[in-house]
Amino acid sequence: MSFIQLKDVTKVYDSKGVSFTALQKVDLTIERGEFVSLMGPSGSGKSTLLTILGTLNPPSTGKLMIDDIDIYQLSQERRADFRYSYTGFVFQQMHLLPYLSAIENVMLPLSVSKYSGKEQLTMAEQVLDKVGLLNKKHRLPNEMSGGEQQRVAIARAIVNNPPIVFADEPTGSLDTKTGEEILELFKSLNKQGHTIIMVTHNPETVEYVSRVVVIRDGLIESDTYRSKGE
Ligand SMILES: Nc1ncnc2c1ncn2[C@@H]1O[C@H](COP(=O)(O)OP(=O)(O)OP(=O)(O)O)[C@@H](O)[C@H]1O
Repeated sequence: MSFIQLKDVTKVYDSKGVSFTALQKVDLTIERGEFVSLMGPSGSGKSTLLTILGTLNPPSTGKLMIDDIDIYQLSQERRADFRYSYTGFVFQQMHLLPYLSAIENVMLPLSVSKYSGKEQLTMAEQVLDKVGLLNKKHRLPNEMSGGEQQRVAIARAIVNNPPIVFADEPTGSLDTKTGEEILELFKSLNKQGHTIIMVTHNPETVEYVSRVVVIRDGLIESDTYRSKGE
């Protein structure tokens, strides 16, 4: 059984009485350890696909299986529990809380966890170290560069050690060099075992990933594997 299986998924949005088919009968299988980029023109359905895979957006028809669990058959509460333990999210706008320090931002997802305050602090320090920012753990977001803020957001996404990390345009608001550093960081997280699924317009991403899925008009136009470490 594959790790992630999207089967025959269609998504129709209804807006003011007008319906629009954003995904049409999409099948996609992703194994543990893959680093997949979802690419394609604006409006092609990439974010829709990402949010469906990310357990956030129920498809109109079809299903998503992760680790043999039929995700959209779960109650909302159990789906939220699943999301908490299996997934981390990184966005173009980092969504850091401006009045919390880097380490406080990273600790946020742990506030509902079973871990003691001391354990939460240790876990947050470990991931901040992983992203190279332990020495800036007390900085506020506006005291850090865009790339550093994205590193904090990545640390927050992985603090719970989720098997899957979803990213939506994580280099979109960064300059080229900083974007490359962030892609390197994702690559090293992938090597450490996280499956990564990333929506991007950034053509450079192709050099870092193991697979490129191109979406056009709600359909998978191409699906190309690259040899790892290329
Ligand atoms: N909530 C919604 N209601 C109505 N239509 C929507 C909704 N969300 C997305 N759409 C439409 O579905 C299509 C696919 O949108 P989606 O955001 O998945 O595309 P995308 O490939 O991620 O685009 P971009 O690269 O511009 O972010 C678009 O035509 C969009 O307008």
